Amino acid sequence: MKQIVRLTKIFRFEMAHALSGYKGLCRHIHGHSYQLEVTIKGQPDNTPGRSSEGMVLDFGDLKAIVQEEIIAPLDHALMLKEGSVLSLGGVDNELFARIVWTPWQPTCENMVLDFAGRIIAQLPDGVTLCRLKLYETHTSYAEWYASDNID
Ligand SMILES: Nc1nc2c(c(=O)[nH]1)N=C([C@H](O)[C@H](O)COP(=O)(O)OP(=O)(O)OP(=O)(O)O)CN2
Repeated sequence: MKQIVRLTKIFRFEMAHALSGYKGLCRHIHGHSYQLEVTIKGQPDNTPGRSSEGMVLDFGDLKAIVQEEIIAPLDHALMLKEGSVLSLGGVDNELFARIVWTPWQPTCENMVLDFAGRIIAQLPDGVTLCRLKLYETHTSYAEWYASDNID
């Protein structure tokens, strides 16, 4: 009998962005304290004596994946769509040392789609990404569900 368990770990990062061509205030560079909830599922490994005995995936391993793929490149960065005009003339370039250019508009929808691909590529066999929930503000979030994205 299958014994599938879901695990969730919550991450936080600070990032600025601007929505190129957007009609409202979000066309200007502004920052968010993002919260990302990552849910995976699998069958616990009950091999006696293993460090991971009783675990679907060590929370520490999940943290390492999300840290490397998402938090390290994006925390305290500025995400802009490629082609956005940004004049660096006359300013300290350190201010703009962490720009992440994306081919897509940096909405929470597109971010969560990008994050899903990055995390899936790093998960070990037998462990599946079920859901991502990305809060952009206290009142706004995007969700990605594996069940919505089956071909
Ligand atoms: N579908 C989307 N709409 C908007 C996005 C987005 O990523 N996807 N992003 C923005 C802005 O980045 C904005 O900062 C967040 O939007 P909003 O929830 O409207 O922010 P508010 O602080 O104004 O929300 P309150 O209603 O005051 O809580 C815009 N839209």
